[in-house]
Amino acid sequence: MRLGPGSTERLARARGDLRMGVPVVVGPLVVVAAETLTPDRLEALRALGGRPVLAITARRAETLKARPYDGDLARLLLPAGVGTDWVRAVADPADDLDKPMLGPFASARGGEAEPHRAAIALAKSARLLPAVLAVEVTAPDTLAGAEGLTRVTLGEAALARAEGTELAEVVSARVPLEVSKAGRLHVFRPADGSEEHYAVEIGTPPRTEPVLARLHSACFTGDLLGSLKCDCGAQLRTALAQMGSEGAGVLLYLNQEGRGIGLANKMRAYSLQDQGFDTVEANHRLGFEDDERDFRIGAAILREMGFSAVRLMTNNPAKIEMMRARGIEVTERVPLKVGHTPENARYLAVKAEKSGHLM
Ligand SMILES: Nc1nc2c(ncn2[C@@H]2O[C@H](COP(=O)(O)OP(=O)(O)OP(=O)(O)O)[C@@H](O)[C@H]2O)c(=O)[nH]1
Ligand SMILES: [Zn+2]
Repeated sequence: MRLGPGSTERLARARGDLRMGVPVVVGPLVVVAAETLTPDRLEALRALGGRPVLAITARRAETLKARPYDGDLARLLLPAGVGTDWVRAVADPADDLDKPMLGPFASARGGEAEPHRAAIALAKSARLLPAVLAVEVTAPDTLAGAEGLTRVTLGEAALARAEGTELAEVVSARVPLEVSKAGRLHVFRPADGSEEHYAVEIGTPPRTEPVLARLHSACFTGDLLGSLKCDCGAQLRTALAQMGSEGAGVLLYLNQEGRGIGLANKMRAYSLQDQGFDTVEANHRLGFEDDERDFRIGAAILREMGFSAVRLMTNNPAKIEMMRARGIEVTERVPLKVGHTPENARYLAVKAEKSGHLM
């Protein structure tokens, strides 16, 4: 019997804390997200006595010409006397061109980088910039207890990443739609406290046959605002319309805005795109990979609904691979070539060149 939070719940709390600028304890480190660091917290971190390091991904380090001695990440030693402005400028590429960060940056070598890796993964899952200020302490448990900080072990963080999360259906209700009177919206809630995802079921597709399916990643700008920078809104409406005309289908609306980096970071990427970088380069400059989505979620929802085979509406071969790897049979790829505009021609061309999308 236990009344207090278990490991999954503490991880969820840690994400919330990082978003608010509250330090969390990850393994032996006290960690604050670079993006939400305040001068007060920086001072308190310095007072802990250890040398603070700013951990960033190798992607971000490449732009800054800093040495990533730890493979996929770099631990920059915080120069004495710098403030939160320095930390933010390293983490956020907004001013890279106007006010370039001048190195050289001193990177930590040797020692353990795994705690920093776990902390960056946590910042990413909190939809923050992937950069964290970290100080190693000798008695993390005692400190966490005394200061009321959320503490997660490295094992807990690694296990959560490896296993993904379970999802449970909370509720479903009938929603008559323009494309079909027989619409039903299902809401799925992840056990790890992250965003809910939705499934729009059209008609009553038999679970014994491949279902016409779309895994749609949230795009606030495209889906809701009618942005011309991408093809998402048109794809969403076309997919639903085809399901309506066939009388059956399932559209998963996955809350993985911006290919999993969140809307704030996607808007940061859009700013960089206005400076001349393409969609992939912009993600890299921010410190992200091209695509940070977790496709295990889509497969888990399909399975939860009783589907094991799909006719998948997509132009993205990686989605097909990912479904197959997760045990969902893809019997057919149904192309979804709509929503091409002069404004998104370059974006779609880059997706074809760099991400293997079929045009
Ligand atoms: N980071 C980032 N995300 C973007 C950008 N433009 C659109 N997106 C996001 O990209 C995702 C597009 O998702 P989908 O249309 O489901 O996926 P896809 O990989 O293009 O594959 P298909 O549409 O199935 O062919 C959405 O989450 C959008 O918010 C961009 O420039 N940068
Ligand atoms: Zn879009």
